[in-house]
Amino acid sequence: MLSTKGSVSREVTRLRSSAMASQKKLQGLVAATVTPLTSDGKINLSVIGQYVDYLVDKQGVKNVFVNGTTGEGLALSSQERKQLAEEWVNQGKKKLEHVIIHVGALSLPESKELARHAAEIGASGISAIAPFFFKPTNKGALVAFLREVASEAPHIPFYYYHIPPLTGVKICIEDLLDGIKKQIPTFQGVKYSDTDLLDFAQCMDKYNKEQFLLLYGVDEQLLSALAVGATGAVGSTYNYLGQANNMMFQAYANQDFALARKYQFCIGEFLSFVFKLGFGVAQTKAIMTSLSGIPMGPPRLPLMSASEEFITKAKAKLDSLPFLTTYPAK
Ligand SMILES: CC(=O)N[C@@H]([C@@H](O)[C@H](O)[C@H](O)CO)[C@@H](O)CC(=O)C(=O)O
Repeated sequence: MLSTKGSVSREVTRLRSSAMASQKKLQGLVAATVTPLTSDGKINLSVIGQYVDYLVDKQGVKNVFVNGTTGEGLALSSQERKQLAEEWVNQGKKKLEHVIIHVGALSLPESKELARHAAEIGASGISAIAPFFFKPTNKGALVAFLREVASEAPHIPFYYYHIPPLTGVKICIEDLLDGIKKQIPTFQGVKYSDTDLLDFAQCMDKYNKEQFLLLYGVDEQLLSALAVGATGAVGSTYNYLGQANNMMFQAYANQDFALARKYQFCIGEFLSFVFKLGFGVAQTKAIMTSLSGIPMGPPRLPLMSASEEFITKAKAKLDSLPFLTTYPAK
């Protein structure tokens, strides 16, 4: 009896692991989605279907990262995060390839609950930032936290979300990856939102055998990350500059480095312009509303809406760079 039970559960584990292995490999662009809000500040689930179609049909982006920084995940309640996760998974069925849910939170029980929920609803993967009020001060503490979170979703990939400019947690990823699979069996990679390309390159080189996925998260430097071997990227600008970034990926793959640089420089010109005006989640939402026609609404306090002046100037700048928004016919 016991051995039958044991072999059934081994079989279930084997099937689940092979389901994980057979999932299409995550590569290319992943849009860090914004969270649509109504004008009175409630989450607006009614436009997620339209949002999925816009990403797939107009931007050529088939992967999303939900409830992250751009999605104001840490400003949402757990209930809102779960509703958004469910809507993205449901609307993304048969259209999106990967729906990764960010489940990081300041409290471990909350993060575990969100991880469990994401697994139950059929998310393709989960990711978590380091808690940033009481911070882990060393690798052991960080891994212990992440292990507890990841173990709530034992059959889907886990990505550590490294974003030291916002969390203040600066544990070196080259060190973090050493032996991580033994501690977190579902560990798949890192969403790397930092400019430290030395650390990033060391990870690519040193852990080549493990085939970790290092998804780069600083859009204005993506080409540099491709040069050291990145095969995927998560970012806010892929919501509306997906096509241009896909072209850059393609040019790089074709070894047309002059064209790849042209895309990166042009993207850089736009971003450098908006950075000077003041750029963040609120401005990303405003740009998305203006370009996609989908009402993304205001950000949640304490973030403040982008000014009309910002929207006008950003739009005019994009219009002056048609290379970014017009594409050769397929
Ligand atoms: C700090 C920040 O928001 N970084 C963005 C970038 O995409 C960023 O908006 C872009 O590189 C422009 O600076 C992403 O790394 C964040 C992200 O992927 C997320 O929303 O989870």
